[in-house]
Order: sequence, then C-alpha cells, then structure tokens
Amino acid sequence: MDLVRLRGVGKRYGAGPWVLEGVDLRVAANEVVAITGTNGSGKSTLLRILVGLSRPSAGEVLARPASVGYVPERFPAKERMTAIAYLRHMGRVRGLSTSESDAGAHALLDRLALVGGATTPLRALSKGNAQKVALAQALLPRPKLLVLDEPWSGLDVSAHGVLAELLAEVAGDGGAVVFTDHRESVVRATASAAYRIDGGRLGAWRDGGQVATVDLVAAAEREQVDWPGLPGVLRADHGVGSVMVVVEGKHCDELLVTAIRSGWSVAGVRRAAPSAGEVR
Ligand SMILES: Nc1ncnc2c1ncn2[C@@H]1O[C@H](COP(=O)(O)OP(=O)(O)OP(=O)(O)O)[C@@H](O)[C@H]1O
Repeated sequence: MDLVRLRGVGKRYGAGPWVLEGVDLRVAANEVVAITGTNGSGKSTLLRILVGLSRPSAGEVLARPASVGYVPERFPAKERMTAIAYLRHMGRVRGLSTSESDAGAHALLDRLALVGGATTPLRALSKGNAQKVALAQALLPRPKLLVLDEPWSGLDVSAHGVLAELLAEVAGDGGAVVFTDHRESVVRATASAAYRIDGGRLGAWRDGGQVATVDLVAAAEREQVDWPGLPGVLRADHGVGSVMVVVEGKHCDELLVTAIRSGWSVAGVRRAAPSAGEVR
C-alpha cells in the first residue's frame, strides 16, 4: 500500500523558473527512500511538499499519512525555551500527555546522547545537538511518515548508528522514511530505494542496492534468532558473539528491527548489487 503518492508535481517560486517538474513518487510502507541531487536541485523543496509545508504549483499529492515527522535542513533553534520544554510542547501539540512527552523525549535524547543536557536553551545548543533535538521532535510520537533533510549533517559519529536504527524502526513498524543526502555511502547503507533530482525531474538513482550485509554484535542479554528463517535472508555467518547476515535490500529494515528488539546491536550495514551466489 502506498503511504505517499505524488502525481505530476511541479513547483516554482512566484514567477521564477520551475524547480520541480512532473514528479511522480510512490512510497510504500517499510520503505526507506533516499533523494539525492546537487545543491539547489530541489531536494528540500520536494520534502516540504511531501510533508505539506509547501503546496505544489502543478500536480497533486494523492496520499500522505496523517502523522508526519519532519526534520528540516535548518532547525529553528533561536528560542530561549529549553530542549526538554520544547519537546514537551511538541509532544503535547501532537496529543501526548505531559508525562508521555517527557518520557519519550528523555528516552530519545538519551539514545542520541544529547550532550549538555535537556535543560539547555535551544539557542545555546551546538549544531549537532540542535540536530538531535530536531530528530527527537520528529519522532514524538513516532510518525507514520518520517521526512528528514540531510539528517546526518552535524551529527557526531556515535549518533550516526542511532539515526540509522531510528529510521529502520520507523520503516520496520509499517511506516516510511524519506531523506536527502549527497553521499553515495549513506544512500547505499541506509536506503531501500533511491532517486535523483536532475533538471527538476525525479529519476532513478543509478543503483538500487539490492542486497545488504548486516553485521550484528550480541549484547549480554540477547535472544536466539533463527536468522536464515527470517524473510529475505540469503546467508548468516556466525562468529564469536557476532553474526553477519546477507539479506535482500527490501527486507533489510525488518531484519534490523528484529535484531534490535532481540538484543543485538547493529555494527554496520553495507549495500551492494547481489553477486551471482547470493541470488536465489
Ligand atoms: N522560498 C523560496 N523562494 C524562492 N526560491 C526558492 C525558495 N526555496 C528554494 N528556492 C530555490 O529553489 C531551488 C531549489 O532549492 P532547494 O532548497 O529545494 O534545493 P536543495 O536541493 O535542497 O539544495 P541544497 O542541497 O543546497 O540544500 C533553488 O534555486 C532555490 O534558490
């Protein structure tokens, strides 16, 4: 089922040139979609249309879930409000109680390791910490569609893996994720489908990345998992306290969610075209 559907979408600002033209896009549940393109190609414009902050000048948005989380390229962090007060406010606006909001916010900020604490005023946060708060607000409560504009930019390396896990959790829970990034490595490691905007048109990225290799490390209290029995798993090689699983790209997010829920940590995800031996 399509969670998102755009048909023939075009966008121009005032009487300026067309930034986007004839964009058709469908995003199904469980998908993680990357949008690539050069600076100024229209990636942020497309994301703003996806979340409903900008109206297309042509074409239609035929489907969009009611619950959408959005991490903009620049987080409006000029407020005197503290990070936790802001997150509480955002959670309340979206229907959570104060205690649910606070619990969710603290859990997300802990996972993302917000340095400097939740009581720092937004305007005093560093770029990376502001990005963590921006991520937390988009996930409070967990949305059906999560849209992120260059979410890795400014994040420290330790938060990179957490971000990948959070995206996998949204997609694995029947939601969908759309993000922009310039880097091929990020697209390969994270996306189940990828597109490129060129000359205002949305086209296929040159490589869909059909197979993923997932390196997992066992925590002390993990459950046994029948890796080869999971959907799309092509191979599972066991090490001491670790396992390397090769999985079809479209089932990668499900595998990551199962692994995390069963007490395994994701040490790495690599995507590549399948070799002959891995195709079945
Ligand atoms: N509010 C606006 N008013 C007028 N022009 C705009 C507006 N927002 C974007 N543009 C123009 O639309 C084009 C696409 O901008 P957009 O920010 O969508 O690109 P982008 O691919 O996200 O770029 P970057 O990678 O640099 O973030 C650019 O030429 C930009 O100047």
